[in-house]
Amino acid sequence: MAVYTEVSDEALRAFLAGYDLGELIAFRGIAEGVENSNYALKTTGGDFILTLYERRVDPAELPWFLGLMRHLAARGLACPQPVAGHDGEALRALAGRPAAICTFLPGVWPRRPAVAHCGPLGGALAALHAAGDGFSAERPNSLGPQAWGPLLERCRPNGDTVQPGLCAELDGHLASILQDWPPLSGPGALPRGHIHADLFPDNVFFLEGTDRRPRVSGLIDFYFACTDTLAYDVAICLNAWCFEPDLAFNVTKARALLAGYNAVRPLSTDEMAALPVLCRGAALRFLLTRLYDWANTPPGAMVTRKDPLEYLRRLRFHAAAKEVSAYGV
Ligand SMILES: Nc1ncnc2c1ncn2[C@@H]1O[C@H](COP(=O)(O)OP(=O)(O)O)[C@@H](O)[C@H]1O
Ligand SMILES: N[C@@H](CCOP(=O)(O)O)C(=O)O
Repeated sequence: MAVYTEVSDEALRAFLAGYDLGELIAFRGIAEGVENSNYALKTTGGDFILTLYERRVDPAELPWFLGLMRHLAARGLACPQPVAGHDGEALRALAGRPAAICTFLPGVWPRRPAVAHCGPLGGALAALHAAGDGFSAERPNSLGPQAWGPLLERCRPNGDTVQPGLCAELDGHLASILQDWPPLSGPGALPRGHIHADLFPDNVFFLEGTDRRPRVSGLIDFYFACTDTLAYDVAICLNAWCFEPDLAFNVTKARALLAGYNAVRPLSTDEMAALPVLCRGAALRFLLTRLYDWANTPPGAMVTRKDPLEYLRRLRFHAAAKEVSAYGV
């Protein structure tokens, strides 16, 4: 988890008085996630998640995230729905932070993603992309290619303490990724829409179907969502789901993920051809935020830092792959 901001019993009870959720039965901090403070709430009205927004979330953007979740849920996607208080507002303040309560989703995220998870995951990602149609407000990707150079500069003072020569290697990758990146508009531009941008295994819940195969029961954590290249979201998932714990690429998982996606929203030839560079960019993006966090996580925060070098290994794989055939297609 993360719990960066502690909430007292008294503060929570006063906060809940603004809702029609009944009496508080229990609440506890959740020790997963890295971005925001999350609490599981049980009231006489049911189970909910209370989120206090921290760090990278710009409060001015919260109405967009909550609006997108409402839109996706109304289109049938299983995702958290923001709960409004008596005054009709879902976005409120608690313990000095912006805060919201969302519906609780059943299911568990896979600690060891298997091939059997990757097909349903691909299908759920494509369903998310389709469901985003019609949500007219846009949010630029604040962690897109234009952000990687400045982020690398902020990592530079400590980067080489994580691994000697790391920053110089990243300079090289960044330059070649930016050179190959598909244009955002005009000839060669790829389809755009609302993307999740952080659909890692810990943000996808599964339940077992009657055939005993895993089914996606919900997608959570939309606080990196933005309006960007749809295939970039696929590249993020190839990074997050298709490498084994020893960081070997599992082409069978990639094939399953892409087949699941294509069954709902077929990727065009241009999107497929762009996957190698999109995968390099996605690996660099997560490497950089992890590297920054490695040196800058506040002491005492109840959070587990994530290893940046796992993403260096992925980045090297993609840089060597070059062709889309490396992804099993
Ligand atoms: N709507 C939800 N339903 C059920 N559990 C949730 C929900 N939202 C968050 N959680 C729980 O909280 C954890 C952290 O949530 P997440 O949104 O990933 O946090 P962060 O934004 O800090 O990364 C999840 O792994 C899950 O256990
Ligand atoms: N998925 C990112 C970190 C963001 O974590 P989340 O808990 O918000 O999914 C990473 O692995 O670096």
